[in-house]
Amino acid sequence: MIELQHIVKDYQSGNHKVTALNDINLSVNKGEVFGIIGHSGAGKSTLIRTINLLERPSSGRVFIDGVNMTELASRKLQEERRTIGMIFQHFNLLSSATVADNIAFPLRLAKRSKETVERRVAELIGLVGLDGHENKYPAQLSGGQKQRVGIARALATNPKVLLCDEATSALDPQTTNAILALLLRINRELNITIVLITHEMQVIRSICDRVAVIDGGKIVETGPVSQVFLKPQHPTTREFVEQVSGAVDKGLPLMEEAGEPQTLIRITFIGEQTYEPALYETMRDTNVPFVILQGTVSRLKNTPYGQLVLELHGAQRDTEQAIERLRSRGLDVEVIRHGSDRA
Ligand SMILES: Nc1ncnc2c1ncn2[C@@H]1O[C@H](COP(=O)(O)OP(=O)(O)OP(=O)(O)O)[C@@H](O)[C@H]1O
Repeated sequence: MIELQHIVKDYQSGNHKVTALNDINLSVNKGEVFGIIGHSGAGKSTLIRTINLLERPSSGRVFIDGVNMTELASRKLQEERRTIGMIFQHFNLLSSATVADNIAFPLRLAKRSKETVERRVAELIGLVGLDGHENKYPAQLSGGQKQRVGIARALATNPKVLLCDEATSALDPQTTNAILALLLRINRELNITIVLITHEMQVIRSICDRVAVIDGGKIVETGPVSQVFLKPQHPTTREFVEQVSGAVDKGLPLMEEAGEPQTLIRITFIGEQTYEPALYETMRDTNVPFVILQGTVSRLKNTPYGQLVLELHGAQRDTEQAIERLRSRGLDVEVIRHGSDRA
């Protein structure tokens, strides 16, 4: 539904050129929550702002539902933009307008009747959980409440896409979770496609279906969150994954102290596998003693997963058989180190 083709964005900074986006190709499917993660200066804001053409690319094309946004004349572009809502890190509310008037703003711009505006504002206040706050001013609200106003305003004209520009970066962890839960509900109940940018892997892990990692203006990795999270390929992706899971190989120095060159494996369980006793049964049947060096059991959006780093103490033939059996049960087993490699 959103297709970015060969997007390049150059800025002129004094007398030199900064290439903020360097040949970006991305497609976002209808109904998904798509996350873009990157460090400061990677090009995230520029990228998300090219989707609704708040930032016009130097070259390349942006399609929304098959419409080439980059070719539209300004009046038509304005119309199309109403189908794309946007929320911001610092909320961007009108400080001199009440909650209700902030939410009504895009409806009045679109010249909706007074009755339509009143009905829609009341609906949106209920949807985002701001009942009783209609007549307050932004300065009287908490950060989370301000973002709820931002979300209600962005949804006022029934957009098909919601762009979230670091929407939770100014919020504490508890409020962040509440706002992420609201975004997920909006995605599911209203079937609105969400594109968000963030520098926090926690945000990606909680609500995104797919993720793209941006680094130096280029997409360096993209895929389903489970794949990118559990098998990060690019060093930047690994850094982000470590934000939430810790470095998986940190147990290794402990092994050096033990002095025994044993086989070291990482097992990844995902979905229903997480609840099966595959590890216990395999090690019992192959008679391989093991030590758990590191372990995580958590969730990616709705999918449970587990990752364990094990040291296998059996004879090499037995450990190889155990690894084979685990793989035949559908588990992902990565051999971090073969026992014999260091013997
Ligand atoms: N208006 C501008 N003029 C010149 N350079 C710019 C402009 N806007 C952004 N840049 C540069 O483009 C690059 C990408 O910036 P961008 O704001 O998109 O990154 P970001 O990933 O969103 O960073 P942050 O998380 O810090 O906001 C940076 O090098 C930035 O300095």
